[in-house]
Amino acid sequence: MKFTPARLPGVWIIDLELREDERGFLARTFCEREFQQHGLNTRWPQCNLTLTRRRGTIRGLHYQADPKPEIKLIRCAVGAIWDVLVDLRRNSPTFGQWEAFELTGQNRRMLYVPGGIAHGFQCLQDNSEVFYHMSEFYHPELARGVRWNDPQLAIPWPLPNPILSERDRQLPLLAELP
Ligand SMILES: Cc1cn([C@H]2C[C@H](O)[C@@H](COP(=O)(O)OP(=O)(O)O[C@H]3O[C@@H](C)C(=O)[C@@H](O)[C@H]3O)O2)c(=O)[nH]c1=O
Repeated sequence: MKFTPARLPGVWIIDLELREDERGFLARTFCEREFQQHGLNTRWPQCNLTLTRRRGTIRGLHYQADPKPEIKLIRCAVGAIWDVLVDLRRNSPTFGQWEAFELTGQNRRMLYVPGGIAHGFQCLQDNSEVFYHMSEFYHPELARGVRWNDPQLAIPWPLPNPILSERDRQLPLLAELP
C-alpha cells in the first residue's frame, strides 16, 4: 500500500499496490504491520457496507462523539463517490476546514480518517457501495453530525438537489456544536 498524508492532519490517502498477473490482481487492503509502521490504528471491531441507490444522494456529515470517537478506513467498492471530511477537532490547526476526495471502484483509493472528523459523501453513480472499517462499535446515542449545506463550510457538492435522510436534513450547523 502507498500511504500519502492528506491536508487535514492525521488523514491518510492509501492507494493499493496491485500484484498483477494473467488472472487479474491481488492487493492488500489492510496489513497490521504496514499500518503500525505509519502509526495507524490496527483494531477494527466493526465493518460496515452501504449501498446508495441514487446518484446525487448525500450521506453525512457524521461522527461519533466522545468517549467513543471512531477512526474510519473508507473505500468505495462499487461506483463512485465524492467524499468529504470536516475537521471538528478544536485543537487542530485545520479546525472547521474541509477536504474532499474522489473514491471510486476503479481507483480503489482508501481514506484513513481519525476521530473528531465528520465524514460524508455524495454518490456520483447509481448503486455505489462503500465499505468501512470502524475502530469502535456503533453507539447510536453518540451519533452526531454537521449539516451538509452549512454556509460556514460552503462545501461545493458536485450534484444539485441531493436526496438526504430526515436525520441528515436536520443536523446542526458547525457553530451550534457544543
Ligand atoms: C452507522 C451504523 C448504523 N446502523 C444502523 C442505524 C440505522 O438503522 C441504519 C442506517 O444508519 P445511518 O442512517 O446512520 O446510515 P448512514 O447515513 O449511511 O451512516 C453512515 O454515514 C457515513 C457518512 C459515515 O461516515 C458512517 O460512519 C455512518 O455514519 O443502520 C448500525 O446498525 N450500525 C452502524 O454502525
